[in-house]
Amino acid sequence: MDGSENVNFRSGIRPPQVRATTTTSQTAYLQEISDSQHNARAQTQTTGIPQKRAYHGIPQPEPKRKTLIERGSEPLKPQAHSATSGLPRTAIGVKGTSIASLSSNSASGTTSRYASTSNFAKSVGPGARAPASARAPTSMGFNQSTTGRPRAMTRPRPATVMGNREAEEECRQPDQQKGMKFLASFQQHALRYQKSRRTSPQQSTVSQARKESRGVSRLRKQFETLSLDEDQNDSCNGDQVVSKQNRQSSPRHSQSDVQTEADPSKVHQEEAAGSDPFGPADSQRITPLPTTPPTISIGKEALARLERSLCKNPLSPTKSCSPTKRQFLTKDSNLTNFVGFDVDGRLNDFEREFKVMKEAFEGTITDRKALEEAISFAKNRASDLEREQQRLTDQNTQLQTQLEAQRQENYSLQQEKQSLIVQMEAKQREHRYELEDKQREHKHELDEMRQEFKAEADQLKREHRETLEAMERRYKAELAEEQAQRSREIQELRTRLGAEQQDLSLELLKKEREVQEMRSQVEALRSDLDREQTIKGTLQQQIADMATMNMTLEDRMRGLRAKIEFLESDSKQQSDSFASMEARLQEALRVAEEARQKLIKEETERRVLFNKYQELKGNIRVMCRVRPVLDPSEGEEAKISFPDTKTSSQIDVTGPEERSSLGTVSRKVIPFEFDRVFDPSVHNEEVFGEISQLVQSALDGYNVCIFCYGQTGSGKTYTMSSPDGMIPRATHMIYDTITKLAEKSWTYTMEGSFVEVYNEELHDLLTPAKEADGKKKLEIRHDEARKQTTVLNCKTVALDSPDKVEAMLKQAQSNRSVAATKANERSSRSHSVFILKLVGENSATNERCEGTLNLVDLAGSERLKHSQAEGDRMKETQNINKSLACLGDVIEALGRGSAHVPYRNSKLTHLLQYSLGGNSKTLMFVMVSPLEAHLKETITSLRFATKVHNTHIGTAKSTKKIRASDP
Ligand SMILES: Nc1ncnc2c1ncn2[C@@H]1O[C@H](COP(=O)(O)OP(=O)(O)OP(=O)(O)O)[C@@H](O)[C@H]1O
Repeated sequence: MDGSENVNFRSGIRPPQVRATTTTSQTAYLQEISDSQHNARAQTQTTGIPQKRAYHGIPQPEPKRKTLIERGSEPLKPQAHSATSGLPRTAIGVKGTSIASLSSNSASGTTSRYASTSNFAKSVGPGARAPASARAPTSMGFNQSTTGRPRAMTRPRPATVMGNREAEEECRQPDQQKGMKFLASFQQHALRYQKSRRTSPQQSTVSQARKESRGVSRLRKQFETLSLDEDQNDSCNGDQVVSKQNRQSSPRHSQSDVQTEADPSKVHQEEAAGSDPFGPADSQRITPLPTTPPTISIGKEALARLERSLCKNPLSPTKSCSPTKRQFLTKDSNLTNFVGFDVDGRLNDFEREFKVMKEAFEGTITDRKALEEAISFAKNRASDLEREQQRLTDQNTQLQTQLEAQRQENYSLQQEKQSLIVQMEAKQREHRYELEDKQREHKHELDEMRQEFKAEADQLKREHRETLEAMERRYKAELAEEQAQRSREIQELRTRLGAEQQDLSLELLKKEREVQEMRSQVEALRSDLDREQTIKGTLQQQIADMATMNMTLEDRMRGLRAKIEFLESDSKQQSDSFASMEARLQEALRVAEEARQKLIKEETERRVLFNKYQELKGNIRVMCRVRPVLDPSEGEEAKISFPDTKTSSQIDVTGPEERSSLGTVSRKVIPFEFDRVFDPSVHNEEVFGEISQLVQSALDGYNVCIFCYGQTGSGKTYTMSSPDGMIPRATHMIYDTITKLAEKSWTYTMEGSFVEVYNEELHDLLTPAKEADGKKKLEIRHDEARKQTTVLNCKTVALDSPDKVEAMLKQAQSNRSVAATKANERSSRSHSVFILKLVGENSATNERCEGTLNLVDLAGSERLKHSQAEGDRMKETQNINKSLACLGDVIEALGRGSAHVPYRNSKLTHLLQYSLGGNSKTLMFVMVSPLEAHLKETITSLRFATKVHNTHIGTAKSTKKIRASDP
């Protein structure tokens, strides 16, 4: 807005004023009005600066106080408070006021909420009201007065949408107020609707409102001008009537205004009366306005509302209407300085603006229609929602009913459950009580029974104890008596024993004497026997003679007997029987003699036949024995089979793996055949059964050699020297045979010796090492004639009982050199030879036989590299190997029938010279280990044995000779 316009319009706009001034007294109020007017006028006259600048509280020079006349001639000034605040609705009734003046007043009132009413309205206008600052800050301002508080005492009210301006309008123009209120309400809705539709920020709204405010201010000025014109031109205008009425009632109103200002209670009454703009009070007090063109009326109202809304907007600049810019014309107005308006121009402007406003209103109406449609739609929607709500309410009611029924049912079930629980608890209680009663009873009974049992037990214990004590006393007495009796008996026995011992010793002496006597008697009897035998021969001769004579006599006797029989029949019969008995006796003697002769002859023939049978079987025989696996920890078992189950003479050994030239690995099965093969299940008894014939040969006067060959641990010692080995069995058999042969007039003497070949030296195993050291060395002597070997300086034991054989074996075993090696810590590192000489004589036939049984336990045949021997052990092994090799050489030479047999190459073969080959019978046991680890040694041993087996030694000859033919 330019400065000229500002000057023109300042007359209708009240300057802003501090609301506190409105609470002063009447005098102060008037003083303040005067100051305001004076200040406003002074500003207008001096500077012409817009009122906005004077509003900022800058100290102003004290204005010159004017008289009422001067003031009346001055243009109107803005009041310190809104004119509408204390004015009745007819307060607008300024003399000569038309719609334009009303608009002007209203416009001046809307410029600023803090602006005072015009000087005119305050001093002249009827129905002065309480200051606006005392009114309630509502949009309509109707019911704020009901608070009863003096408006002057209230603090400044914040800006509202409607502000005091509307109240002013209500006071001044009731009819317009109605329309304005309606339009204001409508505009509010429209603005809200537009706001809701707008998406621009509030800042843009504020700026728009400012623009509109400026445009409205301009319109308002033009409208004032138009109102003035209408007031002047149209005498039929309702405004004019109002003006007249206002003019008529102005004194009263003025007075009332003053009173109202002085008495706030009146203000309340008036506000109460004016709270209903359409009420009868209004219609009584205010004459209805003549009908104005609706467009103009609406435009005015809209203009006023827009102006109010814009002025009330705190963000818009303050519309400080200068009091000097616009003045109402009264009869007292000083028109000296009054400047006329360009009515036509302003009218044109107004029409132009009016058209704009009209268009705005039309748009608003369109919006209103849309809003109405939206409202109707919303109503329909609301009705639908209400129906839905009703339906839901009904459903809810049904559900509530069902819920209630369920609750009832639940409640009844709860009740039932409660009653059941109570019953159950009662039952449980009863049961518990019963149980407790029972338990008490049982406990009571149990206690009673316990006491009874305890009493019984005590009673029994007492009785038992008494019984025990009685028995103990009795037994003690009996025992003492028994002990006394026993001691007496022992004493008697001792006495008797002593006597008996004396008797026995005496009797022993006596027996010894008797033995002596018997021996002498035996000697005598022997001589007597010889003599008797001689006599017997003589007697036999005499018997024979007597027999002849007897026969003669018998013939005689027969003759005589016949006579006697004839005479005496009984004596004849006795004589016959005696004769027959005598004859039978003689016949028996003869047969017995013939049988004895035949038996001796047959025994001789048996021996001959038996030895012939032995010779046919071969003088060197080889048997193989495989020992069992003693423990699985020994290692894997070699694959050894015994295919010939009938003759038991074959053994198949699966050899080690061999790689051919083509690289294929294979294992050969090597078959061996001997005179007999014993599998691991065979015991020593069965083995001895095979060699017992050789023992018999020794008894018959042959040299027999049985030796065991094999690697260490293969079972040589077990076979030969174990408690049921060949040596004990052979001796037992010999004893049995000797006993039997005694019936055949054979008497045998047995001598045994036990030697060891160790490191090619002979050791006497029957002589302890300590004793042997001092003795001479053993030497081998051969009797070529008797084919017997004798070991000089060797102890020989007469074996006349089996016990002596066992004692000899034990002693030999303990003296035998046993050296530990890595292969077998009990390995025998020497050859042991048990030599049993048997000499038999037949007293009947005068035969004599002398045989030797050699039972040899060879040392281990394993090779040196396997024994891992060192030092002395190496020497032992070498000697062992040497002697074994010599044994093989001897056998081979015998087999070849060589003229020279290398017996002397080793002590062993030298010792066994007459037991190997020639006049001898030889049996070799090759002992085999069943372990895979010993497989190579097993095969080596079996090959050696095969070589021996294939050897044919010459026919054995017995050393039996007729004693008579001996030299
Ligand atoms: N037929 C068998 N039945 C049961 N056990 C056997 C048999 N043969 C040998 N043994 C056992 O095998 C072990 C070794 O046997 P033995 O000592 O007789 O072997 P060896 O050949 O005499 O050894 P060395 O050469 O060291 O004297 C012994 O414990 C023995 O009891």
